[in-house]
Amino acid sequence: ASFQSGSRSILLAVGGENKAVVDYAVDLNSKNFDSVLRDTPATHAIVEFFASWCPACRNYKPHYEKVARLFNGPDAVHPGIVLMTRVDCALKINNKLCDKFSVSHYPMLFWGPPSKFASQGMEPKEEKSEIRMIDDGRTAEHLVSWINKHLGSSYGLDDEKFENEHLHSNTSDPGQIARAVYDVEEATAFAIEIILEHKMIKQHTRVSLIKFLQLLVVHHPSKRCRKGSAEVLVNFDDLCPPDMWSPDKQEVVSDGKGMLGNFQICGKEVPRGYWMFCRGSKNDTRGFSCGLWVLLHSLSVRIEDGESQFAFRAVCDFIHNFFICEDCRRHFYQMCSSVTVPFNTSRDFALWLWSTHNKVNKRLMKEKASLGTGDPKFPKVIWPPKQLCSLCYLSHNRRENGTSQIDWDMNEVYKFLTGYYGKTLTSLYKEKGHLGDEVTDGAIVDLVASTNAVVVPVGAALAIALASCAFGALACCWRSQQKTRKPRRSWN
Ligand SMILES: Cc1cc2nc3c(=O)[nH]c(=O)nc-3n(C[C@H](O)[C@H](O)[C@H](O)COP(=O)(O)OP(=O)(O)OC[C@H]3O[C@@H](n4cnc5c(N)ncnc54)[C@H](O)[C@@H]3O)c2cc1C
Repeated sequence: ASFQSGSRSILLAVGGENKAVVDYAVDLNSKNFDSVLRDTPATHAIVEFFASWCPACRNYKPHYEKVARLFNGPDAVHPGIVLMTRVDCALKINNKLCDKFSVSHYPMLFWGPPSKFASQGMEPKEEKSEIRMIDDGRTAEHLVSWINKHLGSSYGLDDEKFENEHLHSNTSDPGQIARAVYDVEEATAFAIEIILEHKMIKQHTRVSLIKFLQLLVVHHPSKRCRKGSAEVLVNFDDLCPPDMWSPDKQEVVSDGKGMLGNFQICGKEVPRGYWMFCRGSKNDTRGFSCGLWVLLHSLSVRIEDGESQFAFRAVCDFIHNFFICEDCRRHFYQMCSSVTVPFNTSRDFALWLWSTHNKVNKRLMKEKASLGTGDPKFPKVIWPPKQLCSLCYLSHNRRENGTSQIDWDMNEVYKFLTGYYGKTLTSLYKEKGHLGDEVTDGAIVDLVASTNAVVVPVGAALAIALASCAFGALACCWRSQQKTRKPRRSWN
């Protein structure tokens, strides 16, 4: 099979009806090699160079596939860790590629960070090269134990999906949040799917969606989601016409999801169908609700002071109108409604969201039966625990009745939140300058140029203006306007 770039196409190719006959390892060639390896969320890759005429390679294939089953495809037991691929050096198209990697025998396996494969190629003899040959992968058992040795893991060929023993609690390793940037993309795409599936865009909820999209356009940690959100916003009236759920429209658009259903807000590779940081030990735990929290926190540490009240309203209204869990949104909205003084600083909003999330955690710690979203392997804690941020704790007294009283150092908590959901969250992300305004604005300026700025539909423009009062017709210009504008109370 030949694959287009990116893991979405990989998932499609290995999933579906032909699963029994389709390979798990991804076929690469000189055309898709760089893009697949650059775009994968996996932290490691194996490339097998083989030749289709080579009998040893044919014998080796079932071994390689047995390992690939663990890591590749939508039913992977351990997704997002190792992308397993192969290149057929017997194909003329791959001659240069195989030469670049100095392939001296078949099959020959290399290991390394995917992006390093995708860059200039390797210098295998250089000691510092992060790409290395796998010297003992001659059977599935050997290959898995080679991987385990290098990752410090204990994967086994018999591992089954879910009831997953190998998950580490994310409270113990602060670096794990870096993987959450992919979950934030997943959650964004997933949220739109749910909204459409449940026909939640109504006359009275449109403005709320527009406001939330405005927030995403400027502050989503993923550049492609920022770009996609801007495209949705600019074309809002076409993608979500006020009568989008009327029976005549339903005939025109596919699967009842309207035009927006054909649009992938974070690009064609998302949703991928699996979670990384938010992966639960069971099929139906964590996932989306975890990804949504992470998205909200990562927005809260990116906004500017003048946007804090707007962001607060946008988040509260979004959850109220579009979060499918009835009890969750009701509780959350109660907490929103209890805020009486408008937020003036992004710090205040980020800390409010943090403490609100902790109130939910506290409630769920007590409630024996949560709404089924809880995961026994990820017990609720008051967050961040000391292992993640000891400086956040001024004092921590445990009472006799089992409860505890924590005195937080709010400055340290805020510092921690901005580091954790700001820089660390995007540290694996492969786009340069994703936190930098230049890139953000650059992408948006490109978009404005390509969509001819004045085309914002009247309805959407009106809604945007209504939603934010101070915004111009284009959310895309929002950021530059805000920089020269003092915080406005009219956003309340
Ligand atoms: C707005 C909202 C309201 C919800 N209300 C309910 C409800 O009423 N009842 C219910 O059963 N479920 C509710 N849920 C789901 C529930 O909160 C969890 O999302 C779900 O149980 C999965 O938990 P988790 O272990 O993945 O961690 P989550 O609580 O989803 O948190 C995700 C990650 O955020 C980090 N984190 C944890 N606490 C904080 C904090 N205070 N500040 C910053 N980061 C933190 C941790 O790394 C954690 O792994 C709600 C979800 C959302 C988004």
